[in-house]
Amino acid sequence: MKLRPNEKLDVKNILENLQDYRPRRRGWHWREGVGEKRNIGKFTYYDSSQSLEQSQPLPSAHYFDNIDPQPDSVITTEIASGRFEDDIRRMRMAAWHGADHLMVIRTAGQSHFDGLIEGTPQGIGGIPITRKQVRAQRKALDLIEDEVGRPINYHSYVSGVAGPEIAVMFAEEGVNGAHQDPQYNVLYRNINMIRSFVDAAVAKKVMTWADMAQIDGAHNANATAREAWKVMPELMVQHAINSMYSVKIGMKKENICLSTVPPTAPPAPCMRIDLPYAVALRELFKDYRMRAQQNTKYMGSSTREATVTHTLNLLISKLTRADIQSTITPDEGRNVPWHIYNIEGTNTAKQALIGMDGLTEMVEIKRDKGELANKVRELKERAILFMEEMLQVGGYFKAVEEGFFVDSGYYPERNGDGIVRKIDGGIGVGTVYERENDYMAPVTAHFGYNNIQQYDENAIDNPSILIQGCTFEAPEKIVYIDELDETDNVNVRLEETKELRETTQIKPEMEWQGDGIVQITLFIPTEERTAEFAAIEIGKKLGLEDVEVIHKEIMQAAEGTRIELKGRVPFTIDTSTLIIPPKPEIMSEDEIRKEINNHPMKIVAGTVGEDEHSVGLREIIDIKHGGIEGYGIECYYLGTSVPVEKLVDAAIELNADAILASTIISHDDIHYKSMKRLHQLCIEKGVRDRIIIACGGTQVSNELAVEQGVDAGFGRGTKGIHVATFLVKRRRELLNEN
Ligand SMILES: Cc1ncc(COP(=O)(O)O)c(/C=N\CC[C@H](N)C(=O)O)c1O
Repeated sequence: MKLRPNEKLDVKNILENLQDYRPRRRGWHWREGVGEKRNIGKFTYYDSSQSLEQSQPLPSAHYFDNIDPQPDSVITTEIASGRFEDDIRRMRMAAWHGADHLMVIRTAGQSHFDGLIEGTPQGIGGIPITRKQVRAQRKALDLIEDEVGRPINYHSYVSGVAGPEIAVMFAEEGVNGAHQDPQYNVLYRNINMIRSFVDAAVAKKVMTWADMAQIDGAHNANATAREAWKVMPELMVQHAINSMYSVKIGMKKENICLSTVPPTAPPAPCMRIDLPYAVALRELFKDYRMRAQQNTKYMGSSTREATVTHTLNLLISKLTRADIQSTITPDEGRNVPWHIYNIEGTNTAKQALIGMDGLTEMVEIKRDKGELANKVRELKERAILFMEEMLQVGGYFKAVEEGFFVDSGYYPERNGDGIVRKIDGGIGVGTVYERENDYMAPVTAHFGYNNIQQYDENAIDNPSILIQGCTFEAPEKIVYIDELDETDNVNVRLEETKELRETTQIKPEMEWQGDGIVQITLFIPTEERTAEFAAIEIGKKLGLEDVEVIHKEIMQAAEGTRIELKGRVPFTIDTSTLIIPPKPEIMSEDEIRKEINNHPMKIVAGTVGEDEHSVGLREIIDIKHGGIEGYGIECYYLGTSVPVEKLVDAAIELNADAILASTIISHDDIHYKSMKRLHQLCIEKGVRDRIIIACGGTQVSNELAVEQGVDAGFGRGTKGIHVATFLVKRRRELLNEN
C-alpha cells in the first residue's frame, strides 16, 4: 500500500491484518547528511540534513523556489489526542512539515498500571499505549516515511510500574525511542524506588537490545520546581544518575539522550540564565546526545508568546547543541493539542533552525571569560557539591528520603520543600524478590541473574534457544489481542464518524474527526471581564455550541481585550453542493509571447489612492521577477499614490489595452472602493468596453473585485504569468464581443 499526496490516508486500511504486521526495522534513525554542506535552491546550507522527497514547505517558501531545507536536528512533535486513529492523520501532516520523531503521550495514569493494556480504548490526555495501537501507528508511519522519504522515529514512554513489560512490547513492535528514567517514577509517580531501579535495569537492557534511543526525565524537575532555574544543579545530577545507570546496563552513549529544557522564559532575562546551563550541561555530558525540550513551564494561553519563547529556546540549541529538537504545541497552555498547533510547533523549530543555518560560523559565545564563564563554572561546582553531599548522606535513595530533589532552594541553598519518598513506601513497595538459585528465563536481553547453565552451558549467551527463540526471535509467539472492550474501541468510534469519510459531508475539526471545533479571534473594545462574556454571547449568536474562551489578552484595561474563543459547529457542509470557481489556468510563456508579438499590448499601472506600496505591482510588471514585461507587454508605470482619474486619463491618452491597479491598503475596504471608482470612471469616459481593468493586492479576492465591476482581482501569491494569461484571454474575449 502506498500513500498518494492527494489522497487521504485510509485508517480502516491500516487496521486490517494488524495481527500479521511486523516492524520493518528496529532502532533509532538520526538524520542523514548531517555535517555536509549542500546547495538547495539559490542557497548553500551548512547545518542541514538530507532533504525530503515530498514535504510541505514554509508559507514563504514560494518566494524562494519553494525549497524546504531540513535542519540537522531530529524534530519531535507529541501527538496524543486520546484517539490514536485521528493522531495517525496528524502524524502524516507533521511528517510533511518536517517532524521525524513522533512521540505519543500515554493516557492518564497508565504508568501506574502493573501490566499491559490491550485493544484500542479511548485515552484521556494521551493514548492508551497498547500493542494494537502501537502496531497501527508504526504501520502507518511505514507508509508515511515512504511518502516523505525519511525514516520516522516512533516513541512513547517506558517508565512506570509496568516498565519492563512495556519495554518488551516496544522491542517486539519496533518502537524506536522511549523515555526511561527510574527517577521519574520515584519523584513524580511515587513508585517505590527499589522497584523503580530494578525495573529500569530490566527495561534498559531490553531497550539496548532493540537499539532504542532513550530520553531521561530530568526535564520534569523544570516543570515541577517552583522556580525552574533553581534546580539546575540537581538536574545535572539527575542526568548523571540515569546516564551512568544506563551505561552500566549496556546502553550505548549515542542512544542516551539527556532531556534538557532551558529553565526560564521572558520576562525573565532568560537567555542570560539558560545559556550557561546549556553550555555546562553539554560540556559535562559531551559523549551523550542532547534532546532539547521546549520550555512549557511558563506557557500560558498565548500561542504567540509560547512561540517566541520556543524560538529563544531554539537559539540556545543553535548556540550549543541539540541532536533532538523536541517541540510542543504552542497551545498546550490551553487545549489538549490540536492538529494545527502540532504543525505550528514543528514549523517553528524547522523555520528557526534553518533560518539560523551556519550562524556559529559568524557568532561565537564568550566561553572563556566574563559572565558566561563564571556561571558555567558555578553551575558545575554546585552540581558536583550536590553529588558529593548525596554520597555523604548514603547515596541516591537516602538523598530522596531526605528530600534533596526538587527543593525550591538553589543548591546548596535548601528550603526543605523537596519531594520526599521513602524507601519502604510508594507503589510497588515490597514487590522485588531475590531470584532463587534455579531462577531461569529463556528469553533474550534479560537483565540480572539467570541460571541458564542448569539446562545448557551453551545457551548462557543466548537463553532463548532453549525454546527455539523467544518473541524477539520468533514473533509468531507474540499473543496478539485485538479488542477487549466491545464498546470502547476504534471500530465503534470509526462507525460514528464514517459519514465524514464515506460521503461528501465535511466538518471542521481541531483534534478528532467530526469534533466540529472552530476557533475565532475577536477584539472586544472593553475591559476584560465584560469582553469575555460578550465574546461568549457573540459565539452563541453565531450558532456555536459549547462556547469557551481559551485566551484573553488585555490590549488596554479600558480600551479593549483580545479574546480567542472555541466552539462547536453543529452542522456539516456538503462539499458536493459548493460552487468552487475553477482555478485560473495559466498559458505557457511561449504562447503568451507569441500572442503579444502578433498583437502588441500596452498597459498603464499604478498603486492607487494614498497607497505607497509598490513592491507587489513592480513584481507583477518587472521582467526580473518574471513580470509581464518579459512577455513583451508595454508597461507604463505611474508610481504610487496615483489618483484613479490620472490612471484612467493615462490609459485613454496612451490608448492602453488595460489598467493594472495595485490596491494593498484595505482599511475601510478602500481597495474595493477604488476598484468601483475605476470601473465607473471608465464608463463615464466611454472607454469601459475597450479597457481591461485588473486589480491586485494582498487582501484582494477575485470574487469581490469582480463585484465592484472590474474584470479581475489578484490576491497574495499572484505572479506575472497569471496576470499576463488573464490579459491575453480577456482581450480575446473583448475582441470577440466587439
Ligand atoms: C522519563 C519519563 N517517563 C515517563 C513519562 C510519562 O509517563 P506517564 O505515562 O506517567 O505520563 C515522562 C513524562 N514526561 C515527558 C513528557 C514531556 N512532554 C516530554 O516530552 O518529555 C517522563 O519524563
